[in-house]
Amino acid sequence: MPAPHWPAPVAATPVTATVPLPGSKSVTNRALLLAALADGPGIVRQALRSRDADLMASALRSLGTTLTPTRESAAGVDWHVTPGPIRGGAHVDVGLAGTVMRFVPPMAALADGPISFDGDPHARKRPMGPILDALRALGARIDNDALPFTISGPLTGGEVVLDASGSSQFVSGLLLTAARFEKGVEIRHVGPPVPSQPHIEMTIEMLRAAGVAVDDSEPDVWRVAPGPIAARDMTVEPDLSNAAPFLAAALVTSGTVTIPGWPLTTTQAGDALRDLLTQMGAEVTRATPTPSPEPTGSSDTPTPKITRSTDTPTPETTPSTGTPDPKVTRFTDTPSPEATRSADSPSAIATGPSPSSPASPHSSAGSNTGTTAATGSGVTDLVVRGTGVITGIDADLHEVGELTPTIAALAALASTPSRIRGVGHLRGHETDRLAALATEINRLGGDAEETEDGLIIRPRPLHGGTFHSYDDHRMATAGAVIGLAVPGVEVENIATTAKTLPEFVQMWTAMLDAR
Ligand SMILES: O=C(O)C1=C[C@@H](OP(=O)(O)O)[C@@H](O)[C@H](O)C1
Ligand SMILES: C=C(OP(=O)(O)O)C(=O)O
Repeated sequence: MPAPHWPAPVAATPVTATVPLPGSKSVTNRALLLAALADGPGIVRQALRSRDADLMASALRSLGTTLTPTRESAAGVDWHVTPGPIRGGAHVDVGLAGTVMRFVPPMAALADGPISFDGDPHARKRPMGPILDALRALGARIDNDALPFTISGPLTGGEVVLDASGSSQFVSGLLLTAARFEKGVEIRHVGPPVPSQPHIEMTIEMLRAAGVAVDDSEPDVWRVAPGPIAARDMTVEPDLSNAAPFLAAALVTSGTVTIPGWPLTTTQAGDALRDLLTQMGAEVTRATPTPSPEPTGSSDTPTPKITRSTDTPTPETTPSTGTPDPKVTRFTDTPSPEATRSADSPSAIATGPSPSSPASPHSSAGSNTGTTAATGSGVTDLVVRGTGVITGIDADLHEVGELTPTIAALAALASTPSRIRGVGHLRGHETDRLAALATEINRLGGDAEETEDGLIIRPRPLHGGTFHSYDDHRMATAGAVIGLAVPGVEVENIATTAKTLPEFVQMWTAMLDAR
């Protein structure tokens, strides 16, 4: 029997909350894969526990990697990862995870036997052709052009041309394993612009941090030299894209939401929220983190503790409109227990304390001191304050497409029209997000229109009703955002938020209760 729909809570008063967020899905799944391909045992600290991250961990285990959880806390799990020979004969369930379906097949092509892949019903509809063709061109044999498929090596690597306009993950997937290909790789993109460049930058940054030589000096061409991938001890940043609905709540309720542990520099797409929410009427500031109590029961409570924001530190910067943050010297790397390595380049992942000292969770301001102690003030609190008005936006979200559902939800509540452009590729995400957003906003009485590459959303009073999630975590949280202001919104399948944030409902409720 399907679970009953979730009555999205209406915010009776402005929210005032500090919301610590678990680790980034994108960083976690790259870190786990790179650790599995590395030249020795490594550690991935404060990794996300969620459906997508668990699917990645299971996939790597089935290919011969040993993953041992050591510390599980509010901030995530610390995985000790020991690479093994890549084993054939396994089956990989990708669920609906783009990072698993696009990142694991290149590694599987190095196995000593065939590996089969399948996933959720909708996963079979997500685009796979370009990366599977590329793997064929590099030497692999694959029996289909979409899920389900079976892949067999050997794969030697070399030069390949592909059209990655459908997903940046085609490029990231090839790059992540490429150093282990006998000939490395040269990827040349030909076609309309590749979306989500920050995610490709995240891939490159993490590869370089692991000592891999990546040449991205020519636009749309990426070269990776063959060589070892260094084992590391790394700490995952909080998921800034998952900050989106919580920060949106500040705008919708004229409240204040603080996210601790916001990196000063990052390749995460969610960092664009600072500018996007400012454009929509918020005041966005960074603030020096102040110590707050450690979360209670953190040894077995997966929910980071949400606190009221009265202890919010004094903002020390001007609103983030337009002015880029000063670049800061970033993290020096901590060698993994059994690997030596050189100094790090700026990384998407903050380097954690040495393996012998426990990592502090980034689930409280206290955690930031733990991270900054090792890295030199790499994070601040991000404070978003709603000003009582939500302004419509005209934005090209090509680079940060995964923020679209939250921005569309805000646009549906805005006082002026919005246009979202550059996100045609969202039709290949967890669902056709453009169709889904237009349908669900209109079902609540709104005025949303699909365009070829985005949405036009005009102000119109909304009413209650069912908001369908289409098994899409970000659709579900978009329904929650609208529900803050519109009585009677019921989100179908809120449990789908487990894809990247299993504690969403508890966190949302705690945010609204924190006063
Ligand atoms: O590499 C990644 O971790 C991701 C890349 C992006 O995919 P697309 O380029 O397919 O949009 C993004 O939307 C997705 O949520 C995560
Ligand atoms: C597009 C997304 O996920 P995936 O990694 O499955 O592509 C997303 O999280 O918005």
